[in-house]
Amino acid sequence: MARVLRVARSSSSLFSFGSRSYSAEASHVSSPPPPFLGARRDVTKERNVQWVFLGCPGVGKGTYASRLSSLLGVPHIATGDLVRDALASSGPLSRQLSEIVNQGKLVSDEIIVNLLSKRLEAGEAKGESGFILDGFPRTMRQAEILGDVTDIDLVVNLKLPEEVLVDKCLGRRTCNQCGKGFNIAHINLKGENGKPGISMDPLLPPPQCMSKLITRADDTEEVVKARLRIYNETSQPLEEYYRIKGKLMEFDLPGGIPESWPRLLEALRLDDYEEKQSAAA
Ligand SMILES: Nc1ncnc2c1ncn2[C@@H]1O[C@H](COP(=O)(O)OP(=O)(O)O)[C@@H](O)[C@H]1O
Repeated sequence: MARVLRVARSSSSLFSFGSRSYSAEASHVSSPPPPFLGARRDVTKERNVQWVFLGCPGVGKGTYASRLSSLLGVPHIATGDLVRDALASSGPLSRQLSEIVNQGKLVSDEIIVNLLSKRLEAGEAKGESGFILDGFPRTMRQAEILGDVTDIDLVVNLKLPEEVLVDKCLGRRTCNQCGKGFNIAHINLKGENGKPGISMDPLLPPPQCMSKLITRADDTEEVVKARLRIYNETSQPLEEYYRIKGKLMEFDLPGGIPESWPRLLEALRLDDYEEKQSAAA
């Protein structure tokens, strides 16, 4: 698959991929709806999946994308991680990014496409195929660029009530040694006005990680609220874009991982995936 995205160096308002180039202005969606492919493909027979995870900050995109990536043997590529890696490096890009990220704003399409392109190139060189993208695309422009370079099979839109998202973000912790993510928030939202309640137990770290937990610099209440606002303004239109293309699978998380994971596998028709894999081997 030709899927390396490039940003033309000659003009900051042009992206290019191979011989194609794009202006930085968004164009209207006009493609007719293709047949829904998604998880209804028999993943044991076809090429590796190329999926996208959408959803508000804190919804759990990283958690479920990472579990599916292990199950399906495809890389989980989170553009937020690419941004954090770039932030951790020294140099002018890091300084530029820290101001944007610490205000909860989106990095420019140009920078993010560049970071993703390098990550895909490095993966291709190592023989990776397929992917689960988490945090990309986040703007219409990014979606169009992605659509021009490759076929996305399925877009999973994870949803949780808005009221729990801030608490979920504020409860996030990462072990700075093993890199695993945890969440110390106890979520217990009562159902009202016909909406079901939701409760989620904390995902606590094992004793060896306890003293090594770190909180993301952009997971403060003020910055999380800014990210949620920006998501609603900038990223929500993507749901409609993929819905029109017949690729969107909406998934309301019923609770924490123990309740949600089996239901998600069922929705993706992957509940018997491991059995199918061993039968096909
Ligand atoms: N596709 C993208 N486009 C623009 N900025 C991005 C993108 N992905 C990540 N970022 C930047 O990295 C930050 C962290 O991203 P992420 O870890 O995905 O956080 P979130 O919890 O908001 O989903 C974002 O707030 C944004 O500044």
